[in-house]
Amino acid sequence: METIEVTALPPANEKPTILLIGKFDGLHIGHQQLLDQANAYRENGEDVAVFGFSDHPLWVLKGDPAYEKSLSSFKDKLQMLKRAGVDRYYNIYFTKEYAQITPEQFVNEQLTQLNISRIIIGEGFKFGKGRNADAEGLTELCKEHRIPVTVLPHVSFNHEKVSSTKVRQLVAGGQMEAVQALLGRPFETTGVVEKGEQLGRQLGFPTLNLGEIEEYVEPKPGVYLGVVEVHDEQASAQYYSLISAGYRPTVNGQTYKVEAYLLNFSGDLYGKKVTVKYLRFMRGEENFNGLDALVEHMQQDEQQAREILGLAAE
Ligand SMILES: Cc1cc2nc3c(=O)[nH]c(=O)nc-3n(C[C@H](O)[C@H](O)[C@H](O)COP(=O)(O)O)c2cc1C
Ligand SMILES: Nc1ncnc2c1ncn2[C@@H]1O[C@H](COP(=O)(O)OP(=O)(O)OP(=O)(O)O)[C@@H](O)[C@H]1O
Repeated sequence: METIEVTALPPANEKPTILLIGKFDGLHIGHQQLLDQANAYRENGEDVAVFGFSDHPLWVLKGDPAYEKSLSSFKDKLQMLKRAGVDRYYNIYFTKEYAQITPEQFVNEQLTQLNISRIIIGEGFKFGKGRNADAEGLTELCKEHRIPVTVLPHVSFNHEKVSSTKVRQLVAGGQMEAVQALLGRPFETTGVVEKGEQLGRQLGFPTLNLGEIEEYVEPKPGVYLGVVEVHDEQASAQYYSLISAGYRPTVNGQTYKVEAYLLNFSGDLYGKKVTVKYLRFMRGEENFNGLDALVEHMQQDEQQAREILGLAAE
């Protein structure tokens, strides 16, 4: 998949292209349906391309912190789009200036550069300065350029439109089963293992500390049942894990951290690339009175996890 950085106008393109437009954070089941449709429309070797925005428009324009963090890192998004068959990704630097583009300019100046054979959007799609134009407006403007626009009905779940905003709220609330239903896979964060305080080892619960995850939404502080995938050039391995996400009040932690205790594993993981996948919220973070109480509770967490997973007790 080719990635094209766009600050003003996208470069002219020759190959007939089926275009999708949006942020595509998390590539939820609604986005996946759109991508399936785009692939189904390929008849004469057209490319499928995504016109995507870098930072979330509502973070850039309104500074709304709910939109600062993402479900997927930029790298994750590119990897998922590539797997879904996308040929080209236009990375639009969404700035305050870009937001001033009118719907007419968006279609007549930006989109006409791309030799588009079809545009596919979800109903409720809004674009242009002030998000003033909708799917109907886009269809009208594209008519002049003989570009057909397919508007797909929302994919809904439990009578509600599936959206990245909804999934981000669920992650922040720790509702990981619901998140999994809407993403079609668990919520996951990929980072690099960093050195921690090394206290975990002394407590009998060595944990890996996950660094370089600043782009991601922070799950509700607490203990989760999950999976850690340790990446390796030859073969990746996955381990059931207990994930501790939060501020660690018992040891006077100051900042939000993600750590994971891998079940049935011992070894050194410093510097490795790992993916932490969240399956289920088990309990909130507690401020224990001393390390003995913390360790006792960690033992209970492990026992509970082993029972849920059908793993032999240690
Ligand atoms: C299963 C599990 C449960 C945990 N629960 C809590 C908790 O309730 N409260 C807390 O302050 N820290 C909790 N922690 C975090 C520990 O305080 C932390 O792992 C320990 O201080 C070691 O940190 P280090 O890896 O930086 O050395 C938990 C960690 C694990 C693995
Ligand atoms: N549930 C859905 N069903 C079908 N299409 C959808 C759905 N959600 C979004 N889309 C479409 O996917 C494209 C990209 O959407 P985008 O990621 O910008 O929206 P979103 O998922 O609603 O995110 P946000 O909640 O951040 O607004 C748009 O064409 C949009 O209409």
